[in-house]
Amino acid sequence: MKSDKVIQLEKAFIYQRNYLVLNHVDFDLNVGEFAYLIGKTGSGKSSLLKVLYGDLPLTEGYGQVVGNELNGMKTSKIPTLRRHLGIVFQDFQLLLDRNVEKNLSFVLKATGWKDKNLINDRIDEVLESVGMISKKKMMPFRLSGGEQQRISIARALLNHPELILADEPTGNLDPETSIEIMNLILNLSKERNVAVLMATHDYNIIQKFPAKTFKCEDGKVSVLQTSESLF
Ligand SMILES: Nc1ncnc2c1ncn2[C@@H]1O[C@H](COP(=O)(O)OP(=O)(O)OP(=O)(O)O)[C@@H](O)[C@H]1O
Repeated sequence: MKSDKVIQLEKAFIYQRNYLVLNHVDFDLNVGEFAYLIGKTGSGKSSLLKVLYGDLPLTEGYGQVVGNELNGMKTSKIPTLRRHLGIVFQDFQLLLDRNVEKNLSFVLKATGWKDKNLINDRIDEVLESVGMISKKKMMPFRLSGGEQQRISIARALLNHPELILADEPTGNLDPETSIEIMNLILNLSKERNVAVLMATHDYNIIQKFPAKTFKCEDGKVSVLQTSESLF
């Protein structure tokens, strides 16, 4: 039976090399659910996300992400995990030597797409969904930060992910553009029933778009009650 949880961690320990960042992490995210991940600099948000997308190993405790068990995951299985995930970063991480279309076709080809027409149709679909179809032939450096982030969200959507992991996606954007990007992420999440876990420092965004909030603090992850302080 398929789990109704896109993320499940039980008594997970999260390490950066030998340094224990988070301990006894119990964490669930449901299908289609949106949640924030907050905490001070160095509290472990990025480390937690890295475990979830297979960039750090899970060596103690149990974990699964979109049906992929994290424990003892072989390097060869990481592409399968990533195919079911969308990942969005603060600094967009677009390939700067090629245009928007080629950034997206690069990902599709790397994840097994072969048919040119299907590739072209899928690129148009995701660009439409983020309002960027007119920028298809543009080089990334000619786009504003908000536009680059829209392209990176389009890239995250290419393989119909069940989960998007976003590491401070508004961190490099001005307040107005941050709100636009949040509206986009929340609408996509609702329309497509995609779960989102979003690490952020942006208190204004959380106030404007309240949602379930996990906090990393003193080596633990807890779910915040609304009365608790956010940072
Ligand atoms: N490659 C590494 N090797 C060893 N320790 C690391 C490494 N990367 C991060 N750490 C340590 O792990 C801890 C958690 O870092 P992490 O980047 O997960 O925090 P964060 O909450 O995402 O911080 P920020 O908000 O600044 O991005 C920090 O104490 C950091 O110094």
